[in-house]
Amino acid sequence: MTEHPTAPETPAHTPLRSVLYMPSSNERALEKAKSLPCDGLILDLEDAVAPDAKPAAREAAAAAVASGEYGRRTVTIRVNGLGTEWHDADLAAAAQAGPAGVVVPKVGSAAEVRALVAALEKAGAPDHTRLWAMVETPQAILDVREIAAASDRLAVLVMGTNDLVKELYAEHVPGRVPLLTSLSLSLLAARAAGVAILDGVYNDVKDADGFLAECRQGRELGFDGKTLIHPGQVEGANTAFAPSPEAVEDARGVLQAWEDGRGSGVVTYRGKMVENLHVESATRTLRIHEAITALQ
Ligand SMILES: CC(C)(COP(=O)(O)OP(=O)(O)OC[C@H]1O[C@@H](n2cnc3c(N)ncnc32)[C@H](O)[C@@H]1OP(=O)(O)O)[C@@H](O)C(=O)NCCC(=O)NCCSC(=O)C[C@H](O)C(=O)O
Ligand SMILES: [Mg+2]
Repeated sequence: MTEHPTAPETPAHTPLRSVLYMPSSNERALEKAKSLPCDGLILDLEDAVAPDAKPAAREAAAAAVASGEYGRRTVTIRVNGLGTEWHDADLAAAAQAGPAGVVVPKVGSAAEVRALVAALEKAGAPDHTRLWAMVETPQAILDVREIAAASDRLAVLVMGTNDLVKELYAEHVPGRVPLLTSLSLSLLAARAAGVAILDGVYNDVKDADGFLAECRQGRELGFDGKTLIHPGQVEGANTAFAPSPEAVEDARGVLQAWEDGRGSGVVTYRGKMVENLHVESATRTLRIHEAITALQ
């Protein structure tokens, strides 16, 4: 295969098209997840777990990570937020379990990111355990540029659209106009800092059409993938956040046209102008496609 010209690094080298939350207190869900074709899992200790169930859920999440039974899936643990009575014990247990990521809800500032990274390191988190910061408050949106760039250990921003809608006194509506400013600012911050970014969840697990429309919107905006709440959402997200067969064919065509016109600053492919920046985009598309193909 042709050596690809320089391309911007893909923030997430590992596909994160479909990242499924599950309550760590739900044994059936933890079991079921071993056979689901999702790219990632968030073993939740926060909103989906009742206060009484939190200590047992913490143990179950750590045991799930240690089991190594989730194959190629990127496994993370969502701890309770800073300032809650569960946070320190959750963070210590997660750091010791060593998942791919520790997801922290309601991160509010760059200083909090640095404190979380210091706490993970103090608790003995291995190098591969990265911080995933949830962006879900007005304060976080206003500071998202600094949050995204606060630490090399921060690998992913995760939109918390339920909390955002609540905090903004907004409403969940098709097209998500009330959230577009927050989504776009967070995307800008993620791309400027070179970290991955995941879209928020779609609450109506029975509304397949609405879910698919929101996946398409997330992809068009630039998100790397979507967080999910139900197994029935995995396939739609996998398709929406993967390059389509047409996009892969076009990317190959663009690279071929560029090679055929070697030395020209500009060529055309199927009647459209191709410059170096289009070659970089095509190269990125093929990298993502190859990474997804390698999962199968
Ligand atoms: C939404 C649900 C409560 C629905 O549950 P249920 O009615 O049990 O669904 P089904 O009967 O259709 O389930 C069929 C089988 O699939 C398994 N299942 C269900 N959900 C999951 C899951 N998330 N992961 C893995 N497996 C799952 C069931 O166990 C059934 O299995 P089986 O019987 O063996 O066939 C439920 O889907 C659910 O709890 N979802 C996750 C909720 C959650 O984690 N919420 C917190 C994260 S969302 C959030 O907080 C976002 C953010 O912070 C924000 O602010 O936006
Ligand atoms: Mg939330």
